[in-house]
Amino acid sequence: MLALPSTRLLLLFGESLPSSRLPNVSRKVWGQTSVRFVSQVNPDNGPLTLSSLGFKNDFEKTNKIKADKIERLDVPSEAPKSKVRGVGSNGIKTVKAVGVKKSLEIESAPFSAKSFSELGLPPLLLERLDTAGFTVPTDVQSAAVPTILKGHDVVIQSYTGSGKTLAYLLPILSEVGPLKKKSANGESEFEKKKEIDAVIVAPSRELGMQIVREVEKLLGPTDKKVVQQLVGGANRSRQEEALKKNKPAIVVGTPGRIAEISAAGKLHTHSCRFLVLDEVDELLSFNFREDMHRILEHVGRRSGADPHGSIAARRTIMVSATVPFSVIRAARSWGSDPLLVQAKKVMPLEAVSPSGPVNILKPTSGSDSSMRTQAALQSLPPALKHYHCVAKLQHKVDTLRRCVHALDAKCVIAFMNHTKQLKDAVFKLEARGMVAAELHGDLGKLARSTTLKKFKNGEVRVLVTNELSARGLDVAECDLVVNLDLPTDSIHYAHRAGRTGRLGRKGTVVTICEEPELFVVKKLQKQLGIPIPACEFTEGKLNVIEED
Ligand SMILES: Nc1ncnc2c1ncn2[C@@H]1O[C@H](COP(=O)(O)OP(=O)(O)OP(=O)(O)O)[C@@H](O)[C@H]1O
Repeated sequence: MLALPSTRLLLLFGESLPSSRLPNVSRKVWGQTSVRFVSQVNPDNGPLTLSSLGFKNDFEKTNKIKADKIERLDVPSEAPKSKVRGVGSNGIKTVKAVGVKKSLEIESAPFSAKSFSELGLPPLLLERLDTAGFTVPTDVQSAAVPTILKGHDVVIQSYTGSGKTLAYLLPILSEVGPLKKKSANGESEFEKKKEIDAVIVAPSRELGMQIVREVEKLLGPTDKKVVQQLVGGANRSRQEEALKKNKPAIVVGTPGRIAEISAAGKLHTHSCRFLVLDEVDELLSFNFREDMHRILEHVGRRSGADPHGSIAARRTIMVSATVPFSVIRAARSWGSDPLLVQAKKVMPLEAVSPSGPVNILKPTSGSDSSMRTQAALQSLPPALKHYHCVAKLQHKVDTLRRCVHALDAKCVIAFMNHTKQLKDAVFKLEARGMVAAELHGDLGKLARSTTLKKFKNGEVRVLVTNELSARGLDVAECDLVVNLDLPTDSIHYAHRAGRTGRLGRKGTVVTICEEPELFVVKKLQKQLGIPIPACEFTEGKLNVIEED
């Protein structure tokens, strides 16, 4: 039996911050602060160019990478060092790779590839990547694709919007479906069979459907049916009929629906070769426990490559921007000697100590909450700008409106903690002439997808939503994220913030809080290793406040 690790639903700050539990924060703090306007944020987001995406002009040579393979394991390449200093961090520590049990076959991983053709992908897939407009792999794709193609189980961790979806889809499509590598006799052997070859699990319908669209983009219109979505909220019998009729090689779905159809004997995944757990730390939560148990027990149980019928031949790929130690523990039991893949880094999971999966950590007591906190480091795109603004509860929505104007933001996601408040916020924004819409799990599937479509095509300027949209949602144009309520911890902050500034674009995150909540912002700064300076919106501009 596989043991699921304990849930990660512990709250760091408490959900509702009752006043009796708040520390004695002086009401005069604001008055005592000497306010000086030191800078104004330029709302110009600029064109999206390769260099703005962070792709270097000069790529390192692959043979050089061979030489410094192990040294790279402790290079905190993406840490925004100046920012860490800016908030008085205790400094950057490195954790050396230890206890490497087996030799790693990762010597040839091109960590900064110039093109997808360097990654060992089949010609047809390369053509489709080109047609879909993908020309240069991101760092995490350069590291993950060759590692998975070599047969390793992996945990992929890299900041939000860095292209983790393609990082696992490309190796799968190299071996599964119509774009896969030709066999030794030069023939492409793709033929429809009863069994599923790859199962991709995501915690929300929106994310599941987004992954399906990414696969379809590469498959092209004629082969679309090679992938099928099995998300909750949609008609189950129609999904079962489609499974029977289309015999897809890849299914993407939410845990509940996949487990349900599998339990009904209508999903044949015993010889499945890939199991992907996207947003794996979320999938570990208590809500998904039973469904995940079934999936892990059944998917890839009778893989053709393994005569003993064990799960060893199933490649397990676990993905998230935030990887707390609970995921490392789970990955060790779910996978077979998995590797941790980050942008420019591949290391054995054994090298990850309970003090955290990334190697820029401060030494800590090792408590569960501190491990979870550390998981949020390196989860944010370095180019994101973070601010906080103090406002009374009744003025928060108006502050949001002024913030949107000040930054001239075109595509805004505003997060609140309670579903019931969303409608009221939308009403207030619309009353002041700002087009807004609510998005939450209580809406039907159709309403959810219509709202998302309107937001993506610019008909809706402000999407007011809850935690449902915090993970995975990919709207390239989103230039501003606003926290109307504080997130429950730094991991939730990271995922919310990551909805903007995707793939190297500019993005701003503004947290609007009440004065007694300021200590939470301070904690977030410390835990995330980023400055979150105070700001005000006056005269139609964002003015940063420098505190003495
Ligand atoms: N090599 C590439 N070139 C251009 N665009 C890319 C490339 N790889 C991915 N993208 C695009 O970048 C966007 C972000 O990718 P993706 O959603 O996979 O990020 P992510 O790391 O999974 O983010 P999150 O952690 O928030 O889920 C997507 O729109 C995707 O199509």
